[in-house]
Amino acid sequence: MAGKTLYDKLWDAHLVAEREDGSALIYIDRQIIHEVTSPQAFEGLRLAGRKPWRAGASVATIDHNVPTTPFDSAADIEDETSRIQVTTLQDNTREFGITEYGIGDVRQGIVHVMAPEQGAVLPGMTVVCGDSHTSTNGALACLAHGIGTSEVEHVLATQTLVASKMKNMRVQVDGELGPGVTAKDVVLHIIGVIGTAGGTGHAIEFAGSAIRSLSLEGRMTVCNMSIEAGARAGMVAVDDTTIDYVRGRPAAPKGADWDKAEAYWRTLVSDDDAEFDTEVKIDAADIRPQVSWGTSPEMVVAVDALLPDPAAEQDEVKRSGMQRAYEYMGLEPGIKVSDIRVDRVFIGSCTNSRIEDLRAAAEVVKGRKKADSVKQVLVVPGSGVVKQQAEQEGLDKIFLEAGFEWRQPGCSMCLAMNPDRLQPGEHCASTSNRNFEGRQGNGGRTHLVSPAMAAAAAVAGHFVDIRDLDA
Ligand SMILES: CC(C)[C@H](C(=O)O)[C@@H](O)C(=O)O
Ligand code: SF4
Repeated sequence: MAGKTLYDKLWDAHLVAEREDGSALIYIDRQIIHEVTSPQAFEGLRLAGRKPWRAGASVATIDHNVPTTPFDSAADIEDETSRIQVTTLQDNTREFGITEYGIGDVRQGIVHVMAPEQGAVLPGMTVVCGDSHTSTNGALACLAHGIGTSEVEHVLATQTLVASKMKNMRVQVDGELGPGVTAKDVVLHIIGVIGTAGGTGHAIEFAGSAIRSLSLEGRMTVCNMSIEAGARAGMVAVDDTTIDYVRGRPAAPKGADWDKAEAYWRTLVSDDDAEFDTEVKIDAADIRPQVSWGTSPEMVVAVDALLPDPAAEQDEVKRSGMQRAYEYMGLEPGIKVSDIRVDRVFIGSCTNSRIEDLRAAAEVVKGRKKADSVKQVLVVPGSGVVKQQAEQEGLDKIFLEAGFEWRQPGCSMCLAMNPDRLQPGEHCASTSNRNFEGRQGNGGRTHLVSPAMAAAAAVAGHFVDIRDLDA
């Protein structure tokens, strides 16, 4: 019998029951909760007269709806829906005995930044949240994915989830990453190669020497966009980087418990003889800094390439998709990426708002200024903890001196659910993960890039190849 993949091991360790039809019940170690996808779940519990099965297994915070300018209480939130959702989460977590990192708590932040940072997510766990980018946590060798609101209720009530086993896929990136090439470029390149349906029905394990060379934060950036590659879950096996990241986190085990846990975590790697249903191999040397030009994350090119010509596309559906994207984006095939001017820049989101992202942006910006033609540059730390750390390092000053705005933690301009949004027709260099039509505001035009590339675009007023910048 072939060995087990990491995903097989995580699945087997949590399997409660299995039916003939392939459906199964798995145990959930951790549920993370935010204000948008939880109100009906709590309402369902209330109507059924149920309590959470294990209230301590859930942790909540507010992120999607919060303004990123300072505010003292929910009453200060202007938008009514947002105000109600934030207040409702406060009320629900109090009523059901769930910990919430709310307004003014330094631990508050984007769910997928807060949870690993607090050690609420540990290797080997099953982790769910009513949010598709829960895949981020897979960087810690977890089985982590998004669920729907009715499932949020089910997990609250039973601590289990009805699930079907996915197929195994391995994306192996070997070799050394070139200068200026970051985790974000790696994942955008992968999506450019396999497409947004490439991982459909699979759990992806990201492996290979280039993935190993990434920090844990970088691995989170890669796993974050698994969903953009069509997969619900992405993961990276345990190694020293994983263990070092977890050690000392507030909710990580201590003493003898730590030793036991570490010994188990070290087993969370795919066996040498494990078989994958789908394998993709990528040479790290082929990856250059990436910029998305269209309205799907697979519409991406290297910064030194020309925008692709739909006429050269054989697949008719793809060709018309490209044509429509060009129209929406107000761009022409064949132009250079550096010909794309940007109106706003957004450095943030669960893809790229951790400390190393802010450091990378600050390094580019230091001693430089925002271009006059750029209306606004938002720098939005992923959590209060990231914000504090960045301020200790003086990164906020570098951004402010450059004419950037230094904001409070939240999802911000990643999606148009709070005051931070694009105006119709505006182009945005954004470190987020989705470039769908209207994603950052009605008519807004998103270009997905790494933090360093976003910072460089803010300074130049158009995209530039960060490999050409003088140190
Ligand atoms: C609001 C939420 C359900 C949604 C998601 O599931 O991903 C959001 O976080 C997003 O990024 O589009
Ligand atoms: S930062 Fe963006 S992608 Fe991440 S959870 Fe918030 S809205 Fe979703």
